[in-house]
Amino acid sequence: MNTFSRGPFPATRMRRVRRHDWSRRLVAENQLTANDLIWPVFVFDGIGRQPITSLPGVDRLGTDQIESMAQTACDLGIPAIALFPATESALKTEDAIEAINPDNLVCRTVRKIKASVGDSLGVICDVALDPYSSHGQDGLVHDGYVINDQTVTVLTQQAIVQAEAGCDIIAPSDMMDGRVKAIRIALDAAGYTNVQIMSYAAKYASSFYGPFRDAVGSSGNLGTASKNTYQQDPAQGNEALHEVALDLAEGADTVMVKPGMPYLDIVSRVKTTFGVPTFAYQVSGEYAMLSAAAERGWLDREKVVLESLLGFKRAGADGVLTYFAAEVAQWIRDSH
Ligand SMILES: NCc1[nH]cc(CCC(=O)O)c1CC(=O)O
Ligand SMILES: [Mg+2]
Repeated sequence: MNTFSRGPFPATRMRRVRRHDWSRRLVAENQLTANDLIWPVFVFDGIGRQPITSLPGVDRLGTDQIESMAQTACDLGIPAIALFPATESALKTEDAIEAINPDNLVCRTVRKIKASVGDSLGVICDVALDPYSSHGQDGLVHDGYVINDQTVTVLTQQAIVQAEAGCDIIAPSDMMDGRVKAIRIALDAAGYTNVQIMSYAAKYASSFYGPFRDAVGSSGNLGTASKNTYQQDPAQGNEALHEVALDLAEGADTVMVKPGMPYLDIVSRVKTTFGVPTFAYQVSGEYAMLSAAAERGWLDREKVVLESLLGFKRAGADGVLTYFAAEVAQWIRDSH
């Protein structure tokens, strides 16, 4: 640092390197590319596309849309997608048994993607019971309480049917204790030693998930109930590091923090503490918020979305799950 004084003038002029675009590009510490994006995709058992009111611009995709979506992701250089099924209510039960049906919607979708684009695209599947349960909770409910160990048994079976279908990354989002270890053991025993586990390690009981629950149709099932007895309290910071430490010890390959923007402090602490591949989920409510303001002309959609994603990179995220993924990848491409 230049502290040499030249009378009344500032010795150090921070603005010098900001003067021209070439110089700003030259000193840039962070950069957003398509390689940083994971695209969450909703699917339903039918034909065509279904709009989701609280996620304007995001559609549920029917079975005839899957191959073209996968091809789009590949063409845009997006490394991976995350699949979420909107299960018909007739298939939702108290015990969420459809979750372990090897021929359920998610498994059929994974097979279709793998048959069309193979290893050009990573496929991530959520492990949790909420898309399949009549109560909308992520686990089995007994006397009004989500029971841990019995749920973990079902989750391991869910992970196995997804791996069998060709899923590359199992992503437990349920927040049960000990599920990463149980899933790793089950995957290895079934011969899926190379299937990764991306743990939703620090997942908060957030009100930003509302539109997602509309998208998978679980909000009606959940009603006014909360997930506060298993997802983390937003007041907690250190507890997130404890959660991540446990999941890494249990065999998680990569970890995730969720939601994103209100939790960038957690992303930063996880990355600096553990130095492992760290992902953040810019969740449905964050998408809805930015989209709504842009729709009203209050914010510039492209500029605020790119700025928000660069913020994740600066905080230390190696990648971001975002509903803006395809649009952003296209913007990045168009800017070259
Ligand atoms: N366990 C399911 C799951 N996986 C991802 C999200 C939320 C994603 C989003 O809001 O975009 C949720 C919802 C929840 O926990 O209630
Ligand atoms: Mg945990």
